[in-house]
Amino acid sequence: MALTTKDVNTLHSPVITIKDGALQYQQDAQPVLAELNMEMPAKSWTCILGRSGCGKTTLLRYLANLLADKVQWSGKLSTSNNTPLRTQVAYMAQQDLLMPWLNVLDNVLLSDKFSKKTQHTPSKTQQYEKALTLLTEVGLADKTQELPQNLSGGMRQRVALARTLMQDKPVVLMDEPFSALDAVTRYKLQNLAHQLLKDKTVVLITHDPSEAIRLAGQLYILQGQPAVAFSLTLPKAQTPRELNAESAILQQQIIQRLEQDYE
Ligand SMILES: Nc1ncnc2c1ncn2[C@@H]1O[C@H](COP(=O)(O)OP(=O)(O)OP(=O)(O)O)[C@@H](O)[C@H]1O
Repeated sequence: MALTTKDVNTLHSPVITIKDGALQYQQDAQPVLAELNMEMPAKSWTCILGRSGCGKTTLLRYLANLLADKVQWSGKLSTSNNTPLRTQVAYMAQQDLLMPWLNVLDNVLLSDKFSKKTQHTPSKTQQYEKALTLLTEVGLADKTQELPQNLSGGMRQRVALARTLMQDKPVVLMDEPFSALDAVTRYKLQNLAHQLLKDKTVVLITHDPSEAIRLAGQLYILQGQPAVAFSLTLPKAQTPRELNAESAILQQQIIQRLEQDYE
């Protein structure tokens, strides 16, 4: 029997809290991030904006435990389910990072090949069915045997989304996953990701204020040097929000705040 989206999203997603966080690369004289106080709610998207080079990817990579020996961190990073964050994250990058020699289905199955096997690890047949279900959900049921080079950018990011969901982690960290797509493809993929990741704690880095306003349950701007996090108040409407007059005002506020970093 094929697994449903509900089956693959059963893990309990945590609230992630940072208190007085500061981060510095080992070889640098100055910290990149300082006095960080952030709350990333469960079952919601936290969107992070900020000028190029302010430390967004650094923060995301630190949360994904990809910087362990390269940086010094001080402050508190905690999860509401008291499980180390590093064991709970899936990471989705700007580039799809698909293996060019593997077809779409095998690319999605690849994420499970490297994960630690436990007594709860699904059988090969179950994993195969799950991958097919996810590819159907992202609208690629007829592309399972294609190589990535034969897909459009939007299709490749949908494969990357299916691969991220395959990992079945409660926290999904996304670094500008939609930025290279045309406006309509981006809009559709935002909606799809919003629907499929609705039970996760999602952290999204974006350069696009309107994307953040559409998707965010919590919105931060990283600003200054070292960067601190400013929280902005969002419209009450449910996500994904339609862009309207209220969001246009917020968009203007975001741009004004971002401009301060270029002065
Ligand atoms: N491995 C590294 N070692 C030392 N410094 C680094 C390293 N990676 C990034 N930096 C520095 O840390 C700062 C923040 O970089 P980061 O990539 O996090 O910025 P960003 O906000 O994600 O930028 P962009 O929006 O352009 O992707 C920059 O000054 C960068 O040069």
